[in-house]
Amino acid sequence: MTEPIRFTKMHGAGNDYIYVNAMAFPIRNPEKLAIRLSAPHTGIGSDGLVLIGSSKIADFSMRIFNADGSEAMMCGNASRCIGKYVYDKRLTDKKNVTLETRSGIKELQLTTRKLSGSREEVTEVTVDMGCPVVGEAALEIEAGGYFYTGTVVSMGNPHLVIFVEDIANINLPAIGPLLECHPLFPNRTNVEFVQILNMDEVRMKVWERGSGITQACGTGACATAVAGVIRRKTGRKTKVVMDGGPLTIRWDESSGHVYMTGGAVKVFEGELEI
Ligand SMILES: N[C@H](CCC[C@H](N)C(=O)O)C(=O)O
Repeated sequence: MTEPIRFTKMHGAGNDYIYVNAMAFPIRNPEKLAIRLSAPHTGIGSDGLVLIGSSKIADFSMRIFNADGSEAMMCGNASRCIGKYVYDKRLTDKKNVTLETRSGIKELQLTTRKLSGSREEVTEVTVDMGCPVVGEAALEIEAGGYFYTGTVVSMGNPHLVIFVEDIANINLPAIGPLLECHPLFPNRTNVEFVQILNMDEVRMKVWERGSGITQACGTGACATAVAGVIRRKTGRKTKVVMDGGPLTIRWDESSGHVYMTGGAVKVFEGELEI
């Protein structure tokens, strides 16, 4: 017997996931389903699968699975999309929503616009991403015959941020997997290449652990902004421009928290049998 489940395809800055309300449609084997649905030709096509659940300690919970089925600790773009999902679908009427993740509770601040009648929809979300954990500021690393200097930052999940003179010279499909699986990172890592445009704006391309090249990465944008401050290349507020669009990241000096602001978009909904 197959059981139909409803799904929503959403993206944040082009980082696209399939969202399922696991409170209504419990998913038994999310790892396997993430691989199947993420496949571009034989599935729906996405960077992974996100389950929205209930929580004992927050308003909702999130589980995020990469396209290879591995589970991530945190996802910035998905946390904004969940803010839009739960508000637009009237699962909450709060504009301050707490979200339990595998790396702690995140606070979402929703910005809405009026639709017809009394209805509203979320256009933008700011997420309190908490405090980054900074590892080595200038790690020398060799991959594919090239030497890089990377900054190691955890935003709940691991990132290696590499500043380069010209991002157009980076062969990401070739170097991305080598750095993701480098022996220095036994748990693998997400990788960001970053070109400084000015003190407030950078261009970034990402190779995500478990999903490969994506249009954007929220935690990666936060890690980039933090690395920029540590390496004295950018200020406390940075516009991080990725292939799928920009995110605004602010690393608050007094609290040490990182705030990420950006859009969240619903693409389409559907039903599938699993
Ligand atoms: N795209 C996500 C991060 C997914 C991270 C995942 N690739 C991992 O850590 O394994 C974001 O917007 O933050």
